[in-house]
Amino acid sequence: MVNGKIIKVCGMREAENIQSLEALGCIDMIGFIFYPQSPRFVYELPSYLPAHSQRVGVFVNEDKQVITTYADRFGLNYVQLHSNESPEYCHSLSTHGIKIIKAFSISNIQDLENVCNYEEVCDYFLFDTKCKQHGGSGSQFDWNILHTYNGKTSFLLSGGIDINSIQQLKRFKHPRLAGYDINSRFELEPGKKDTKCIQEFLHKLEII
Ligand SMILES: O=C(O)c1ccccc1NCC(=O)[C@H](O)[C@H](O)COP(=O)(O)O
Repeated sequence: MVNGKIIKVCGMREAENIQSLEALGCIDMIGFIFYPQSPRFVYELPSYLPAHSQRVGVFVNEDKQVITTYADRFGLNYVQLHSNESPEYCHSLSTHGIKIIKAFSISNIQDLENVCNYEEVCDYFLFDTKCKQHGGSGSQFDWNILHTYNGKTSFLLSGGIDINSIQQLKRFKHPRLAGYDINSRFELEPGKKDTKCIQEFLHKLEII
């Protein structure tokens, strides 16, 4: 972690791309999408997996057995859950020794109402833009909504963050803000990230 904020890059699947991103030396988490409907779906095990960055597997209402199989195969440190997975479901996965990031889709204040039920069973929350494809929309939600969140669990800010978000990110303060999640706005094509653009973003954000 550099400058006290977690940087997560989500939606990768190519060995060389993963290697060059990790070589920046400041990417805390790299996300792999295991949701077959996503254009970033990981259909085969990359020949290189992150050795320093934490490995995060992203799932949408997936069967627990499937998740634990992926967790073993990819050596996942975290699973990120993107639909209406219950607190009990999160808890049962955490008993398998997997850390949990619960994603919440946000479009208004009401979307934060049941977040408190997940406090004891998740390591992080991820607040993302509500969209029909469950994630990777490239659109921002109104971050002011998060000022009504006063829970204990730290969160990653997500949804449509791009190179033009720098000033807005610097202005956005919250006692539970743990870091930033970036994805489709830094892509050359679905599942392939523009490392140079990410480097420029992190430089402007004064992370590197
Ligand atoms: O990226 C996807 O295709 C995706 C599909 C289904 C569930 C989650 C997905 N992505 C998870 C993420 O953590 C993304 O980084 C997050 O949704 C923000 O994406 P973006 O708005 O493109 O920055």
